[in-house]
Amino acid sequence: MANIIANEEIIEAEQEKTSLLLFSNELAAARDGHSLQTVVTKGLKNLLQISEYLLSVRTNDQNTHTVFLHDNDAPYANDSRFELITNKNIPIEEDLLQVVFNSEIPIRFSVDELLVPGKLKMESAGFWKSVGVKSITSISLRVGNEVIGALWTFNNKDENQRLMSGISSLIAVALSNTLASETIQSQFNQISSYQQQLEIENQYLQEEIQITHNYSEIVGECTPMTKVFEMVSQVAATESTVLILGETGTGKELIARALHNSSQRKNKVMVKINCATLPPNLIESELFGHERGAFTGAIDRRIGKFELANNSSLFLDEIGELPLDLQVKLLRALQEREIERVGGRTVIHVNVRIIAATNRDLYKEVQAGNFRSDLFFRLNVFPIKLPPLRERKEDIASLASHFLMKYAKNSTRGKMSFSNKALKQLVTYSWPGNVRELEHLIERSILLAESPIIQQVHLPFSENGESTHLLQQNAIKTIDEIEREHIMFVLKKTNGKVAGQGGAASLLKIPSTTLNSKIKRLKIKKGLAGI
Ligand SMILES: Nc1ncnc2c1ncn2[C@@H]1O[C@H](COP(=O)(O)OP(=O)(O)OP(=O)(O)O)[C@@H](O)[C@H]1O
Repeated sequence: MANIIANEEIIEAEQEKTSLLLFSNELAAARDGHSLQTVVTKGLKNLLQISEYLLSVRTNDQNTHTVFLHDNDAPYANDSRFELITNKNIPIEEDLLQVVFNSEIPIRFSVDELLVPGKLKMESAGFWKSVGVKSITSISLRVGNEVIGALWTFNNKDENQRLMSGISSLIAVALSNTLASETIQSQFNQISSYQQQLEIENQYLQEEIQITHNYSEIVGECTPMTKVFEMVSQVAATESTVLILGETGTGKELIARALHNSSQRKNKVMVKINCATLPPNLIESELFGHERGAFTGAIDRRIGKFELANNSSLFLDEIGELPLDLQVKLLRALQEREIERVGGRTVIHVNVRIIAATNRDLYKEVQAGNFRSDLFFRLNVFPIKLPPLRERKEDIASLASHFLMKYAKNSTRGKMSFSNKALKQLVTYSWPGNVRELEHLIERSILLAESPIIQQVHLPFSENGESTHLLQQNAIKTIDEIEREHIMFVLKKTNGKVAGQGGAASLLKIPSTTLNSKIKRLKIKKGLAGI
């Protein structure tokens, strides 16, 4: 009889060894929390016939421990109270944990006893009792001398301490490897996200260098502009949000750049977003970025302008065009200084200085219900209003000379100047497109000038004398397009007459043969010129 029992024990020990070996092989292959969970769940079922367990780990601060994984099929897995337990960081000083961590063998607790006042206490004991757990058997998970966590099994009837110790040693090594590999993975992700941010920043910087001219020279000596410069220097060094107001082409972006360049953030590039040029469905991702798969077409994770502008300034141009639903999100970002990428769950802290600009009357937009009042008050901390050019006529001559120098530099004409007549024309015009319109007109006049002195400028008057091309100011035209338009404009004035006195050639001060060949080359037809 004794022989039979001994024999059975040998067979059982052999089977145990084989199962442990298999378990150990499977554990060795687990690289992340998910695969570890699958292997542990299966292993505990096979080896201990238990289906409910928890694995807890010490957190990085070493003072608390938290649930790392559990059996997803447990009947209470979706219970909100259980969720609370799994999300909690429990202080290591808790008596019960000390008992588990200080022991190398499994310890069994009766849930009823854990509920008796004055005895060993476990905060979640009430929950375990309510879901039918009568006993909890726990063993510390050790790698060398270090306790890295604990294995908690429920209603475990197995008395085989040796087997449970063996299992816990195997799980401890696998858990430690998984934690290390997850840390490496998260550091790797962090590095690649920094790398991606750097690449985007670099690309942005290069684009900005191409579009940013020398903005150190802002022309303006009139009283309203002097006031603007004073305000810029008052506010630049602070962290205040600035709202720049003014009609189109008055220099709002120029002032925004000057402000950024005089601030403490000047060593980082100012990031710009134009709320009017982006389709509404793209603005959110442009502002806040998106996670991979957040929406159709989001094939990669992308950081938004807010993140790009971290520790720098974000210039929100045409803020009045921002759709209402995004105004809410922007307000939250400004208030909390935190953003979430589209489709993302983590909150990202950002340190961004906001400079906004608009050519709309935002107060009126608020009254019309197109702009949120709370966002308006948030932005309107320090408004700077730029005067329209018609209200700073004293600056027109110096602005015109400034642009003449800028554009004549690239032409072969050498030093150029304006005739008194041309200057008078510039000063009396109403400039609905403001400085931008003046700049374009000077550029065009240089191209069309026949001598170093610009005798007259061709202002865009329609039949009734009003400006006609305000809306076209933003379009970049080729020289041929400008030349074609201008020739058509002059032909219209001369009723199609090209040569002779009062003809287009003499107005344009070019030989009629030259004009005719231009008309042919630029495919100007009589009908097209409106003649
Ligand atoms: N005071 C100035 N001195 C020199 N150049 C100026 C001045 N103001 C504006 N400009 C030039 O006029 C053009 C238009 O300026 P900017 O883009 O800053 O205007 P804006 O008010 O932002 O226009 P929009 O409302 O259409 O965006 C730019 O090329 C800018 O360099």
